[in-house]
Amino acid sequence: MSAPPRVLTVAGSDSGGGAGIQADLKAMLALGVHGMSVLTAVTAQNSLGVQGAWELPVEAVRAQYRSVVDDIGVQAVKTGMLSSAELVEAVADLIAGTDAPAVVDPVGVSKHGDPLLAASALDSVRTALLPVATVATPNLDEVAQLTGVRVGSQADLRRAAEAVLEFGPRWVVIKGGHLSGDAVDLLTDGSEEHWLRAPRHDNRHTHGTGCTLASAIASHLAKGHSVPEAVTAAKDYVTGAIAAGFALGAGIGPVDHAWNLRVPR
Ligand SMILES: Nc1ncnc2c1ncn2[C@@H]1O[C@H](COP(=O)(O)OP(=O)(O)O)[C@@H](O)[C@H]1O
Ligand SMILES: Cc1ncc(COP(=O)(O)O)c(N)n1
Repeated sequence: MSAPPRVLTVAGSDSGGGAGIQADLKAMLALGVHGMSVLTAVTAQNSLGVQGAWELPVEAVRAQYRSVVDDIGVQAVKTGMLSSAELVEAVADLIAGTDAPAVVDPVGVSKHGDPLLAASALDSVRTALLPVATVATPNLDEVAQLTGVRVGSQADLRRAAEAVLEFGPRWVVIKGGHLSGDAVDLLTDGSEEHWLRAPRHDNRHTHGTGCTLASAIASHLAKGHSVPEAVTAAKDYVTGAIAAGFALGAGIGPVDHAWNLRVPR
C-alpha cells in the first residue's frame, strides 16, 4: 500500500484535546493524511481556559522539525501556537528552507482570551513568518493585532485581507467566524477573491475551530489540491465539525473532528 501524503503541524499542545496539536492531528487523520508534529509549547488547558503554558527550548523545536523533514519528508506544513519571538523566527527560518506549502495560523489568544503569543513576538510574525506563508489564516482579533484594521462587518473583510497581504503571504483567509450572521470567510491572493459562506451553527462548542480549518487546508494542499480547492474543502469540513461540536467539561467543548467518518446507524 502506498503511503498517504504527510503533513506536519508545528504548534502547542492542548491537554483538553480540542485545539492545538491534538486538533491538528485529529483533523489530519479524518482527512486521510499522515499527521506529524513539532511541539512548541505545552499548555494546561480545558473547556474553561488555559491554566498554564510552558515553552520548549528553540533547539528542541529545531531538532523535532529536522527529524521529521529530513527522514520522512512533508507535503505541507501548518503552524499554530508559537509563543515567543524566538520560536516564531526559528520556525519561519525552517519553513523558508522546506520545499512544501505552509499554512500559517497566527494564533494570538485562546477562545477564552488567554494569551498564546507574547506581545513582543508580533513583529516577528509580521516580518518573518507571514512572508513565508502560502496561506495565512488570521481571525479578526489577529487581524487587528497584526495590522490595526478592525473588522466590524463583512464589508471590512477586503480591507483586512489587503492589509495582511502587505506582509507577504501568497494567500490570506480572513476568518469572519466572530461576526454575526452567516460564517463568511474571504480567501484572496490580491487578484482572485473567493467568498466562503456557511450557515452559522448556534453551537457554543467551538473550541479548536481555527486550528481545525488550518490543518484541513494543509491536508488538502498535501493531496495536491490548489489553494482555492483546499480552502473550500477545508471550510466544508470545519463547518460539519462545528455543527457536530459537543459539550465536555463545564465550558466550551470541542468541534467533532470525526463527524465525516461517522456512519449513520
Ligand atoms: N458558529 C459557527 N458556525 C459556523 N462556522 C463557524 C462558526 N464559528 C466559526 N466558524 C468558522 O470556523 C472557522 C474558524 O473561524 P474562527 O472561529 O473565527 O477562528 P479562530 O478559532 O481562529 O478564532 C471559520 O471558517 C469560521 O467562519
Ligand atoms: C495550544 C493551543 N493552540 C491553539 C489554540 C487556539 O484554539 P482555536 O483553534 O479555538 O482558536 C488553543 N486554544 N491552544
